Amino acid sequence: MVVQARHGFPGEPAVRVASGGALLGCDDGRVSTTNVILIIVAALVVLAVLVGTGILLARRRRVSLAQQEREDTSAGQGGYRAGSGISLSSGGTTTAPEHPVEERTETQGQPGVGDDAAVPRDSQRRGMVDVPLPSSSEVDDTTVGTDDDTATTTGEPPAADSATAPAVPEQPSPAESESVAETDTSSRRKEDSESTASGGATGTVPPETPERTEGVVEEAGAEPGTAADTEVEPIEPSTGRLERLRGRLSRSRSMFGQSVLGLLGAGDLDEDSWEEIEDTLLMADLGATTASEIIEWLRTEVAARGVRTPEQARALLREVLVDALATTQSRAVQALPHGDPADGGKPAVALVVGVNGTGKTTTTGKLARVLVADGRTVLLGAADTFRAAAVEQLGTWGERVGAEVVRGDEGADPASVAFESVQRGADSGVDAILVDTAGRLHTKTGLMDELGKVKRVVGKRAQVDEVLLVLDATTGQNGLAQARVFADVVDVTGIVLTKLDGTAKGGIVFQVQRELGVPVKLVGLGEGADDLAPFEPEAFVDALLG
Ligand SMILES: Nc1nc2c(ncn2[C@@H]2O[C@H](COP(=O)(O)OP(=O)(O)OP(=O)(O)O)[C@@H](O)[C@H]2O)c(=O)[nH]1
Repeated sequence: MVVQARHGFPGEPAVRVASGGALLGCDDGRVSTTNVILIIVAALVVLAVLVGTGILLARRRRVSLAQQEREDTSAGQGGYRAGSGISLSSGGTTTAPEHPVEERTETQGQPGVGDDAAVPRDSQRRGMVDVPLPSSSEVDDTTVGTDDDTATTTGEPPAADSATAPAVPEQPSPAESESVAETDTSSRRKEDSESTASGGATGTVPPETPERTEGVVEEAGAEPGTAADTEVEPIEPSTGRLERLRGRLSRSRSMFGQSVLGLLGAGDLDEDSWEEIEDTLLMADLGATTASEIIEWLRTEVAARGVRTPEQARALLREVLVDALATTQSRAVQALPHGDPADGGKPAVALVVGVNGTGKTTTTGKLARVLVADGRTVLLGAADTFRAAAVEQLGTWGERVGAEVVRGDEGADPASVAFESVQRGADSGVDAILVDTAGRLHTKTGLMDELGKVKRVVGKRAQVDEVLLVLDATTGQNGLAQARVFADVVDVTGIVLTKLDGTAKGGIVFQVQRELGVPVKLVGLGEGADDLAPFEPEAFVDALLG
């Protein structure tokens, strides 16, 4: 139906409004101008509201997308989100932001104008660089693996390039290794001794080790760790040894257990008694400082606790002596491998040093037994090239425990023997390499320099884990003077105090540890193969006090 709308003014055209038959805004069925305007305004308002809502919704959608993106990113960096909201990531590969390289005038990695310092340079970074190891000149100095040596020893031409191939011999091929291992021990030793007599190296040195040093001979006593042809003796367990051997400290015990304890337990000590106690401590080699300090502690505690009975006196003396032996350093002998040597791990390396006759070779052998009893494989390095008997002595220890021995002919350079031992031990994957060095007087600077060289040369091939200084307890104060010099030259890491079974001067233990700041790790209590005990302050003091 068509409705005619008329304006209120005559002559104006009628407005036709399509509707359901009713006129809007006026009674006469015509739409007035005001009403039309109102309708238009209302429509505009509705339109404006719709547009406003649309914009709002569009903005909201953008924010939620951004959050989604952030969540996705964090999940990609390891997925751990701390409570504080900070995302943490594992150390995986990070993607550097793309650099607009085409916008840069400089492409060689130098910063360009306006470059953000945080933007990584897109030139190639410097990676790992192969630095040639010290070889020709330095190793010449140490006489390890020089070309001349090579020629003398093996008759082989010198290594092609000694600068790029330092004195680290190639591992023998399995077949060649076998042939060395299968060689009969006695015939090898015979050959070796013949070579010693003639002053040259033997032909038993495998030709595949061109850098092998003159005079260094491997003894095929056994393949490391296997007691194939050797009968390994039963070895006493090392635990509780100090208790079992406590009777061996009887001479020192008479000083502490009888003299000191006797005086202290008598009660009502006068000045003379205290002086007597101090003298006894001095005679037991505690040294002036330690002795007077111990007397001071005892006097204070006796007064404070009112010590009356021998039991109380014993308990107090024990406490004070154990305290005086305390150290924060570990007494463990560092002779266990770094990882599993069969799986790329490295053997432990220990050097045994000290002056002549202190018991180095014996200690090396005893220690090898302890390790073998613990299920470890050991290689012994006989770097005592001064004394042929010492080499033989170590060879015997090696046979007894089924350990391979690398030895040097008399007069060979000890540093080269030590190096060769470490090389051989690393190649064959033993757990521990124990290198016995020649006895040397600490007063001879040349000999001490040589010892320093032994350690340096070994250090080129492997980490030296332990430097055991062997001190003869019977030498008392002189042992201390030796210890100071050795500690200076080779950074001693542990003390072995031998022959405590034959002395009344067990007090040296207190002094050595205190003055050197190096822990006493082992004590020798006899010439027997298993007369080496771990040093445990409580057990030691108990043995001293009886
Ligand atoms: N009573 C006793 N004797 C020991 C002990 N340790 C070693 N000995 C003896 O001391 C002597 C010297 O021992 P070695 O092992 O040959 O001494 P070394 O330090 O290797 O000697 P050099 O190679 O000449 O410097 C030997 O007779 C050993 O049996 C010990 O703890 N107690």
